Amino acid sequence: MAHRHAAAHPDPSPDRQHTFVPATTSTIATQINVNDPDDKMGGIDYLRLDKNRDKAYAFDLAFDESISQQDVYEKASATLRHVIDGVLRGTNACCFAYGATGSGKTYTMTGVPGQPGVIPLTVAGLFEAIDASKTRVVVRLQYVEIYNEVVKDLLDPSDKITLDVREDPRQGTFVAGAASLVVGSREAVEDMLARGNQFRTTSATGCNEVSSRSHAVLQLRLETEKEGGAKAIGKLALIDLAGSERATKTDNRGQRLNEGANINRSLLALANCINALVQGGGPGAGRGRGHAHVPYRDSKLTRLLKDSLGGKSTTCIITNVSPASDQFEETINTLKYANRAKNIKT
Ligand SMILES: Nc1ncnc2c1ncn2[C@@H]1O[C@H](COP(=O)(O)OP(=O)(O)OP(=O)(O)O)[C@@H](O)[C@H]1O
Repeated sequence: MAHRHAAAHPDPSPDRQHTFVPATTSTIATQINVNDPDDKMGGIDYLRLDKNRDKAYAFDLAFDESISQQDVYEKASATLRHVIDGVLRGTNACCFAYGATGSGKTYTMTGVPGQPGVIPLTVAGLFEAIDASKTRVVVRLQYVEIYNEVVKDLLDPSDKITLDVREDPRQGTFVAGAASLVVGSREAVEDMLARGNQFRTTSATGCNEVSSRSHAVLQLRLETEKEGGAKAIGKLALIDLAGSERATKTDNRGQRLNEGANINRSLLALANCINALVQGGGPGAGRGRGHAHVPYRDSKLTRLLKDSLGGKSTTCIITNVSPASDQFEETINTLKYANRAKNIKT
């Protein structure tokens, strides 16, 4: 499992202090130091028990905001290649970016024109691996968003249709009724993503002008032909999560507030699943001592990711944090979440 602090808040205003520094810059850093900014909360700090909250967090890799998209991908390519090879051999994998609203998740995962992010770069790596394998591999793609606990097909976004997450012993978890298209090249996947992204639910919030209000899930299902005609079926889920947020920070009202509640609900469900998996939850959960029940059913997101998070699967978590001092609480919460998640063993 890899955890990365990737792209951070792009342009902290000059009066904001940086709350963290990757511990080294010349080589690949693996540690993030977070310093409690001095006068945060106007000096009213009495609620805290631990007065000195300067902390260091260790991950597989840590980057600051000056890193290029290509370098993020290349430095993490050993992990992502492991993910790709596993999927070709028939295991499941997922990769998602987690972090506060405006911290750079969409930038890191999807990218911007001319600077593709982890999703298009991983898809390119996947098709290179397929070509190199000289085996027949059929790739099927689904691209959906989960908005306010409603699943919508981004490739056929009709408001009338509410889709459901189903589980099937052969297919694993999937969105019933969503288009499942065979794709033969990275370009075909990029076309589908560009088409789907036009329909993603975004809006302006106090923290981000173009805030993703939904979780976008790209699922690629690979059928790799093995010797003797058998097939290895692996699945790769690449996800751009909506931002975790606090209503007071984002100054959200009405619909935005309701969205925020639903976003936080599924992120909480994801966090609870991760906690349970850390405690040894899994297929045998509940049957013996020490096995925690994994509450996949608590949200659409975790239901869909059930077979990519637990069991025979690899999870790559990218954690985005902002260097701005007014995001200190979010930064600490995000890093704690990632720190816990790195202990999952499935
Ligand atoms: N490393 C970076 N370099 C340059 N610009 C960046 C970087 N990271 C983020 N940005 C820019 O910062 C803004 C906010 O980033 P982004 O939309 O990716 O945040 P987010 O975490 O996905 O937010 P939300 O959860 O609200 O959707 C965007 O305009 C994005 O292009």
